[in-house]
Amino acid sequence: MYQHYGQPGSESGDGRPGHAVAILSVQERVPGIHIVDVNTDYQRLWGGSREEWLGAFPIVVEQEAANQQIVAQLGDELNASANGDFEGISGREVSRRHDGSRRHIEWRITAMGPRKSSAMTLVLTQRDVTEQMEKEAKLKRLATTDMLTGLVNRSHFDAVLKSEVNRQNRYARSLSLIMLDLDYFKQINDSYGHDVGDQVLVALADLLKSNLRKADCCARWGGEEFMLLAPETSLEQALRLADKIRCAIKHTDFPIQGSVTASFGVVEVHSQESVKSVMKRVDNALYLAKEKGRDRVSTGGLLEPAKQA
Ligand SMILES: Nc1nc2c(ncn2[C@@H]2O[C@H](COP(=O)(O)OP(=O)(O)OP(=O)(O)O)[C@@H](O)[C@H]2O)c(=O)[nH]1
Repeated sequence: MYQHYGQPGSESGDGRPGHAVAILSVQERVPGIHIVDVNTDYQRLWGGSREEWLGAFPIVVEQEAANQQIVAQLGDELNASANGDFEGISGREVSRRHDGSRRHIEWRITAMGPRKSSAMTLVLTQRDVTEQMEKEAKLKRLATTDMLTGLVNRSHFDAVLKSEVNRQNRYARSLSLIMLDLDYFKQINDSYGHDVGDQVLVALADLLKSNLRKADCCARWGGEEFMLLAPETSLEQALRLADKIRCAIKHTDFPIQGSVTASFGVVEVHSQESVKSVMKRVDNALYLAKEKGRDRVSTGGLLEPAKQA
């Protein structure tokens, strides 16, 4: 059992994220591995004093089973490199702090000097990379999100669509695509100003989010155009979803007088169909909905939905 006295994520004296370091000794066999020295960051990370750690089994990661696995992996690597060409092992693990928060710890075990007969000295270094990972995740979020609405942006949607169409082609699952465009949005901008137009787009995005399943992907395609990609959804189900959203838009109080309406194109991806073809069909379907008078759902084909309220 490991005890947690301290907190991972400590900092060295100069304020930089600290490197926890433990010097390990291996005699004959890896299960007998033990600590011969630790720095203060190791003590801060895992608790306990230097004296308590001397001679103890090292902690590489918090989970005891995972720790044992790493030690077993270390044994295998050392056996495989008996001629002294051990290059080290490394990994990144999530550890839970005693306050419940999770930290990402990057660790590495390398050799310190050559192997002397069967004895060997190793260096274990550990670094808290949580902030770095959070920054990376934030940058990724920024790169894939539409700033105004918080929905997925066009370039990310392209990637999702491509991967879902490939999946559909491989596994022949239902996959439907809905494209919607606000009607006469230019008039809203012209009558109430661009800021109010923006507020309408934000409110619409919230409405879309609240009408979708977790697996669905909703994107702002550009301007006042939006895309919904619905996996495991047939054409019939997608038509029902589109009409539900159409009605919800019509009956929502946007920050303008009178109601806002939208037109919808809906298609189900055909077996072995290309992304280009799907996009063309959904665009045509939306065009048809506009042509037929707006505030309606169209499949772009002969099988148009029944009367829309
Ligand atoms: N407020 C705001 N307006 C935008 C944004 N992006 C595009 N627009 C405006 O959306 C309007 C789209 O106008 P049109 O393409 O003529 O379409 P529409 O007026 O909605 O007419 P139909 O689509 O034919 O029903 C233009 O006035 C654009 O300036 C945005 O981010 N914010």
